[in-house]
Amino acid sequence: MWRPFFQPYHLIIVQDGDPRKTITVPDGFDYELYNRNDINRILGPKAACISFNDSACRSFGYLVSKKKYVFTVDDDCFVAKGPSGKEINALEQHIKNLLSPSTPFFFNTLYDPYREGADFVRGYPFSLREGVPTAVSHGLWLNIPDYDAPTQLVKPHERNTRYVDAVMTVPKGALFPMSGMNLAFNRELIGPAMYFGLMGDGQPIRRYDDMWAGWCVKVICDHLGLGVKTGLPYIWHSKASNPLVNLKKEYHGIHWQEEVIPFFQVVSLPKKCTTPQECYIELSKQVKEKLGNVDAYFNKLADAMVTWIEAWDELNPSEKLSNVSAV
Ligand SMILES: O=c1ccn([C@@H]2O[C@H](COP(=O)(O)OP(=O)(O)O[C@H]3O[C@@H](CO)[C@H](O)[C@H]3O)[C@@H](O)[C@H]2O)c(=O)[nH]1
Ligand SMILES: [Mn+2]
Repeated sequence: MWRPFFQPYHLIIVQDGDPRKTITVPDGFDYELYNRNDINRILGPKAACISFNDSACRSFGYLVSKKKYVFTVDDDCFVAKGPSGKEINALEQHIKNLLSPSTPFFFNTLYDPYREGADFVRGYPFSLREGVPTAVSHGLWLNIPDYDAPTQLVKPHERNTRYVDAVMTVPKGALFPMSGMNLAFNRELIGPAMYFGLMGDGQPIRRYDDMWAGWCVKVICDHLGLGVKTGLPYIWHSKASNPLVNLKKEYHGIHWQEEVIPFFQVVSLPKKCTTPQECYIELSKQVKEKLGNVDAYFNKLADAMVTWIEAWDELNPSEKLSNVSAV
């Protein structure tokens, strides 16, 4: 299903789990395939910051990509159809979102003002109409919505059938639950902050990898004056993961986040932090300082954030970035 949309781009496939398993990629794609042996060979001891047996492993693909724009999608997500029955080109919509400005400083009630057939509404300050560069495009999902385990348990048959034809900027100062299921970003603007936190084997928490990345990314985008959009495009999420398994994975995250969110809500980064790397290192210090008392895990996560940036800078010396890759 994805071939017409993925073929023009460079694929980075991150294979989780047993590296002895071979994944066969259909012909006709320009791709790189990495398994755990490759990750260990390339990163050496720094590989410890890349999760194992968890969807967070995908951030390795962000590390090695040489492209300016990255799209990441789960392996049970397929091409959705819009209300007209036409297949949705998710990559085209994500690129449109990333190439047009965001409006984090003042909410436009007619949604995306840069979209064909829309504009800024009366009362919108002209001084703000230029907008800011867009760093993240967060897409949504038809069929199985990305719910947490408790919600999945009480609503096992709920399906998302509502196609909302809108793209909105997440306002400055507001956090949001970033799902890694259908996500694109400008790697140059925000790649170093897009670390999917340390989860999976050996860790006390899972299914908060993308959430952690989203909170870090949003406070850094707010600090650097960059935009985050959510809405179109939709993908078709084909299967629900097991809610009881998910409950075990999420359990600590569900109560920890009641202390983690207030931390992110008041985070302030010093003016001297002008790059995503500098912001991320500063954030890791504050995570250690202010969340270390929630659980020792956050000290480990703060250290992994530093290792991630060290790996990022090692693999991405000031090299030229070209255009798009899908991870
Ligand atoms: O050990 C693993 C488990 C999973 N993956 C890959 O991760 C994504 C999501 O897995 P799945 O579709 O089974 O789970 P969902 O509940 O639908 O996913 C949501 O939770 C987030 C995971 O934290 C995810 O971003 C959301 O979509 C798939 O691509 C699996 O292949 C893995 O690599 N290793
Ligand atoms: Mn899924």
